[in-house]
Order: sequence, then C-alpha cells, then structure tokens
Amino acid sequence: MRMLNVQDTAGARPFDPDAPPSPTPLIQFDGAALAYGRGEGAVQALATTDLKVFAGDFVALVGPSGCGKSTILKLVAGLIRATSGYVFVGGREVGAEDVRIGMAFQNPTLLPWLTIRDNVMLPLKIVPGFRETWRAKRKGEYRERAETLLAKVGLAGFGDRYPWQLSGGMQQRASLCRALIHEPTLLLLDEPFGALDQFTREELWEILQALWMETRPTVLLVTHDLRESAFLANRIVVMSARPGRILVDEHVPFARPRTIDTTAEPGFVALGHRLRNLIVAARTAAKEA
Ligand SMILES: Nc1ncnc2c1ncn2[C@@H]1O[C@H](COP(=O)(O)OP(=O)(O)OP(=O)(O)O)[C@@H](O)[C@H]1O
Repeated sequence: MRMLNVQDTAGARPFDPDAPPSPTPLIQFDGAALAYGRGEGAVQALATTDLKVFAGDFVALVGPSGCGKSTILKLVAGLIRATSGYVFVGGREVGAEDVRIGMAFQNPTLLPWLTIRDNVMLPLKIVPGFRETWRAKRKGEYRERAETLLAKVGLAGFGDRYPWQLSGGMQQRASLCRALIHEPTLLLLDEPFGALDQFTREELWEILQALWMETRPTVLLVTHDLRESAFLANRIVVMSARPGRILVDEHVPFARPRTIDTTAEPGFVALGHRLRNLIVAARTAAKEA
C-alpha cells in the first residue's frame, strides 16, 4: 500500500483561485498506466498518466472513441487496478480510501422491481454512514430526502412510479438523484446524458450544474459532447487516441450559473472549435500511425 506524500503536491494550485487551497488532491494519477489483458493480446488503453483533481472541481474527460476515458473512471472507482504507477483517491491508494462515491451511466440502470423512490434511496440502504440507520429512517428522513431530490430534478409526484412508467430522460433524472442522495464526495459520470435528445440533455445540464453548485462534489464526467463539457466543467482534459494520453488540460472560464445562452457566446463557441480541432487531429494522427 502506498500512501501519498502530501509534500508531493505542495504548491499545486486548486482550480479556483477563490477556493481555499487544498493540501492534497482528491484524485491523483501518479504515472498510472493500464493495459487490458496480457502478453501479445494486451490492449494498452491508457499510457503513463499524471493527473490531479482537487476537491470540488468539475473535470470533463473528452477524446476520440476508445481513448481510455471510461478506463480512467474505472481506475478511480477501483473497478480495475493500474498496470503500473499509482492511483490515489483521498490521499490513499485506490481501494483503501474512505471516500463516498456516486455514479451514473449512459443507461440509467434503475432496478425495475423497485419504485423510483426506492431506487433513489438504494445507496442509503447500502452505504456505510447511512445503512446503520436505514430501518429507523427509511420511512421518515430518508424518504423526505429522496422526495426533496426528486423535486429538484422535476420528478415531484413520481416517487411511486416504476422505472418502466417513465421516459428515458425521467429515468436519467432519477438516476442522478440516486447518484447524489448519499452526498458523495466524488461523482463519476460516464456519458450520463448520451442517450437523450438535445433538449432533455440541456435541461439536465442545468439541473446537474445547480446540484453541483449546491453541494460541490468533485466530479469526473466522461462525455463525447464538447458543448456539454464546456457547459458543465471547470476543466476539460482532452485525450489522444489509444493509448490515451492527456493532450490538453484546459481551464473553462465562464461564470456560473451558465445558461444555454452562454453556449452561444463567442468565447464558448471558440473553445468548442479549439477542442474539436484537437480531437480531429488526434484521430487523424492515430489513423496515420
Ligand atoms: N475489458 C476490456 N478488455 C480489453 N480491451 C478493453 C476492455 N475495456 C476496454 N478496452 C479497450 O480499451 C480502450 C479504452 O476503452 P475505454 O472504454 O476506456 O475508452 P473510451 O474512451 O471510454 O471509449 P468510448 O468513447 O468509445 O466510450 C478501447 O480500445 C477498448 O476497446
């Protein structure tokens, strides 16, 4: 087990000049690389990578298909281990950390036999710190908590429905509630809005931004949508084609709360173009290699 030496990160700047300095990043990749499989058939998904994400930051990972974005999320979640190097979460090597994580994916993955409210409350039944009081609070405080969150995402009155009675966009709203109900320190989002139409997606950007501004979890968002990354994130990490390397780590300067009108501003449009050109160049370089 390797513990992170806080001295390693002394002097590193948090993303927001107004935020109090964070002595250690919540997430740190220290020369971490990942290959799937072994020997001749091994797939080098992620090249040797250094990355720091500070508490309260909102980082979007973008890049060509197959460049290792989801691999980074899996490494942070501890679902896989780095082939070489280290991944620290909360200052400890991943797996040993005591950090509360929330997750949402492209597919809402709600349990069909549970109501929307019970789906949303599920982490409270499982996660330490909540599960001990589950029986005592599930009909009172925890139910209230679920109802409050459902109302915030526009699902007031839908708690008694089952997932199949809701549209895809409504299910994704519920899955956001489930990801947030246990007040995670770290939120891992893998293309959570990828399957939705543009208008629903834009509505959910605003909802996610509002929820993030309220409790400021650290967010790692994987997305193919450059507008989405620039709307939501404080930092956009652009990756090369496989094996993924970080090409650019771009600060997103737009004031919050951002609105859909923000996406029409020249600075926003220019950022989107710049990122798009980088990704096109990365794809072309990969094809020519
Ligand atoms: N379990 C696995 N076994 C072998 N190869 C894998 C495995 N999982 C992912 N890969 C490969 O590793 C590379 C990175 O995959 P990853 O899912 O991280 O990419 P991604 O950037 O998230 O892709 P996309 O944008 O298409 O979702 C891809 O080439 C993928 O085919």
